[in-house]
Amino acid sequence: MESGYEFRDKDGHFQCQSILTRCHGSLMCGKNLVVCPNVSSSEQVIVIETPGEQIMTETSENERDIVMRTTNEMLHTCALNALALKVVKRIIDKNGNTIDMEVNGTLENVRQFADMSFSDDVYQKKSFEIITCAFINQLYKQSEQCAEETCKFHTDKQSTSKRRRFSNARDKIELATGHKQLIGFLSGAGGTGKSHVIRTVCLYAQKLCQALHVVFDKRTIVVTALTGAAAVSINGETTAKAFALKRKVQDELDEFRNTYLVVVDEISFASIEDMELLNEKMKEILDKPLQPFGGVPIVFCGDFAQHSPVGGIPLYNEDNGVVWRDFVNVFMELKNNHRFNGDPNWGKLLGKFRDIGLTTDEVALINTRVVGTPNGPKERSIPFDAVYATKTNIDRMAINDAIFAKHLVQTHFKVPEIDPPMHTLCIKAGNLRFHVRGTRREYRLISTGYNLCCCGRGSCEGPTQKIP
Ligand SMILES: Nc1ncnc2c1ncn2[C@@H]1O[C@H](COP(=O)(O)OP(=O)(O)OP(=O)(O)O)[C@@H](O)[C@H]1O
Repeated sequence: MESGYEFRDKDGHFQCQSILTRCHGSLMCGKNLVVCPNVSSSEQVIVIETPGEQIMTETSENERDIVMRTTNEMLHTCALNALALKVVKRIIDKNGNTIDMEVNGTLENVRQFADMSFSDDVYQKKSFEIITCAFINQLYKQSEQCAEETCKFHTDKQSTSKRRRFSNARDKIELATGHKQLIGFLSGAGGTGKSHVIRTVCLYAQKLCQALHVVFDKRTIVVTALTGAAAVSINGETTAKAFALKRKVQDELDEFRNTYLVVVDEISFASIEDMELLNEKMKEILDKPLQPFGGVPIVFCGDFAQHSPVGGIPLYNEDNGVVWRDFVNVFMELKNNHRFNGDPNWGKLLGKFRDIGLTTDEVALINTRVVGTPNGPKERSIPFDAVYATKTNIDRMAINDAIFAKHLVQTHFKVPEIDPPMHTLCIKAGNLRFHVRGTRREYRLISTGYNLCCCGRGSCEGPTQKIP
């Protein structure tokens, strides 16, 4: 069974199948459930009483939602007790070796995980510890709330000692957060490993949720960035999209019920107005109007020596930036640059460029590395996955065109008898018809009815929906 739990009634009759498989319309919860993990440990058996009005037998959207909420709350409750369970997870360390690592949500365990993931970078380790503890603390806090609201625990000796053990572990985690909502700023020059810390936090959190049989999805830790490009690079979404910064809050009200951490990357792009808006929207979405950012731990990542907001006042402007100045309560700075491990001198030079500027000799040294100059690197030595920075979109498009032309030469034959490779999308110009609909301009493929290109106000999103 997928979830690792079975739901049985008091007499041991099977009640509920595959809790985590949300689509099952026949999800049913009985009263006085006995929740038995699939592991062979009788210690893990607990009794939960569910409020009668939440028991559903069939499947309207609304009802299913209530059932899912109930089961989620139970899962949280299970999580409290599952702490005693030693869960060993396989992870890959920095040298690529596979090792077994127990993930159990205690402070000692978080530190052990940090030691293994960041070797000798103390700044990364400490930042990881602070952020991860904030996540765990929020998870436990919400679990306990759910447990108090919906469930009653056995008060026998064994259960009591288990709860005491959990309380001790939980207290240590809370102490590590300083008993407050984390509103942190993770700073450091480009390459010091900010994204790496966030990725490792997500990895730990995901493994912990798996171990505790708590759902981990894209709303458990909401990873966002101020710009689209940065959002893609951290596998997240834009802050504006996640928190409805440019529209009215709608579906979001339900989505963030089980959010335990929010990350906002490239914070140097945010203006004071952006930050105020984010604060207000998060309060609204999380339904906590009196708590900053809706009461959820939040970490802003970035480097104020990088880009500043377009047309707005930067956050570090102390006279106006009340939300930033007054709310941020933990400052974490990473100081070791890992991006230039293979060329430390180059890294040192760029570090100096960021902090104090360069001498003319240093500028001359950089100029010796300009591609295409007589003594500089040759064009053929540019790696195929190099990232280009250009000043204008025209330059960007010229580079993309050239890369595409090179790709065609390498992968396509000029002879029409030889088919192009499988990944090729063939568009015959004669089959396209150009349409203008309002502000949208698009090409429609006559034979299939597919839109090939939807262009509006300068943006082009490529193939989109089928025209009926
Ligand atoms: N402790 C570490 N050990 C080895 N490599 C690391 C470590 N931390 C980070 N790295 C590597 O260093 C590179 C830069 O890290 P990362 O992208 O996280 O930096 P960043 O601070 O987020 O940079 P930017 O501000 O440019 O986004 C990555 O290739 C990452 O895998």
